[in-house]
Amino acid sequence: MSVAANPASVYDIARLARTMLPGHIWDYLNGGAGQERTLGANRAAFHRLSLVPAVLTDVSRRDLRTTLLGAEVAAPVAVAPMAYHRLAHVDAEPATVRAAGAEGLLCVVSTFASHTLEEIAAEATGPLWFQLYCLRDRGLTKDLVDRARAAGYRALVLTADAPMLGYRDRDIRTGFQLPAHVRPANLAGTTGSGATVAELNSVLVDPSVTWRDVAWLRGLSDLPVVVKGVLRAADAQRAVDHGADGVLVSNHGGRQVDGAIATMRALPAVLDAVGDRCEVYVDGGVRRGTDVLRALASGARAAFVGRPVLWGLAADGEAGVRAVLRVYSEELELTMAACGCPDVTSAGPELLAAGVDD
Ligand SMILES: Cc1cc2nc3c(=O)[nH]c(=O)nc-3n(C[C@H](O)[C@H](O)[C@H](O)COP(=O)(O)O)c2cc1C
Ligand SMILES: O=C(O)C(=O)c1ccccc1
Repeated sequence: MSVAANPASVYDIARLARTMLPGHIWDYLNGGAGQERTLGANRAAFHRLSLVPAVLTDVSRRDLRTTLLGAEVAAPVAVAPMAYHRLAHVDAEPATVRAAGAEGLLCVVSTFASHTLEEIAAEATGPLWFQLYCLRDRGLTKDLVDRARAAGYRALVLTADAPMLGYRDRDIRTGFQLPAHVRPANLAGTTGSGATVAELNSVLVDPSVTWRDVAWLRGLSDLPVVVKGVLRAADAQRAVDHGADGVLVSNHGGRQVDGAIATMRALPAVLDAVGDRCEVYVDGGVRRGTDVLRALASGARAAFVGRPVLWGLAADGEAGVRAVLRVYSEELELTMAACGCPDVTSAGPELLAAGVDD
């Protein structure tokens, strides 16, 4: 199976992915909390931002490169952390990381990866960050940090918006459980089998985490810390006050709080609150190169992509993820050219008008 048959958009790849996966796995990967209002709101918020191109600016050279906490990347698009890539494809995280590296893009690896962080790092040719859930067992949490540092990960991404997994209608209906061959490899020996994903999570993840733990984490190593899942200006401020080097504006892809604000709507207040004291990124519903440009024009340093990466993986393993990532970069480049932006710093608020033309 090859998706090299000219996918125009990530939705072409999604269609193929859907045919490859059992319904309950498709639902787990793609579902959101409750009636999936926030899942839809993330997309709608992009649609509500019209682009206002500048003309006659010389776009004969186009440079999509940027840096993310000092790491050089080919484009301001990155792979968001997602648990259990093996649910999508047997090649799992190693394939995803190879694809991101081949495209020169940053990839964030989940605490709940289905391969060990060391196995995954061995495949990397691009920068990696490690997503951390603060575990009930702080010794184990510290071990993960030490392992991530030793394996060459360049930052820690503390997920703050999932003290417990959200209320997900689809998973309740299907009674979704992990297949026996899919396990959190980094946490080997700590979990029983047969539990639902949410139960498995709650055995391990500490719901009592507070801002004090951010400072604790910052002090555990010399790795920069990104706080993921921030939606309020005051929380972004607190993140910086507790030593964070970056904030990822996220509602967990609409999987945690149904009715939570769309990320692109939350982004401006977060940017106002932190100014240039830390890097600010956004995720949730980034489906096109045009969305990446909207995120940049709004002031985000990069846009992170979740589900479409798993669509690519399910459709065709490493080649499928590469196809997905290429679609973003290619559409971004052509849209930047047509909007008069030769590089990522030339996208600013003048490029945006609120409202939708329909
Ligand atoms: C199947 C799946 C698993 C996820 N697992 C994690 C995780 O382990 N850690 C985490 O911080 N976020 C996790 N997320 C959230 C993503 O990092 C990201 O915030 C979200 O998917 C972005 O939205 P998008 O899927 O609309 O692009 C997961 C998302 C999905 C879809
Ligand atoms: O499903 C998720 O959204 C998620 O974040 C997660 C995290 C750890 C284990 C399983 C799922």
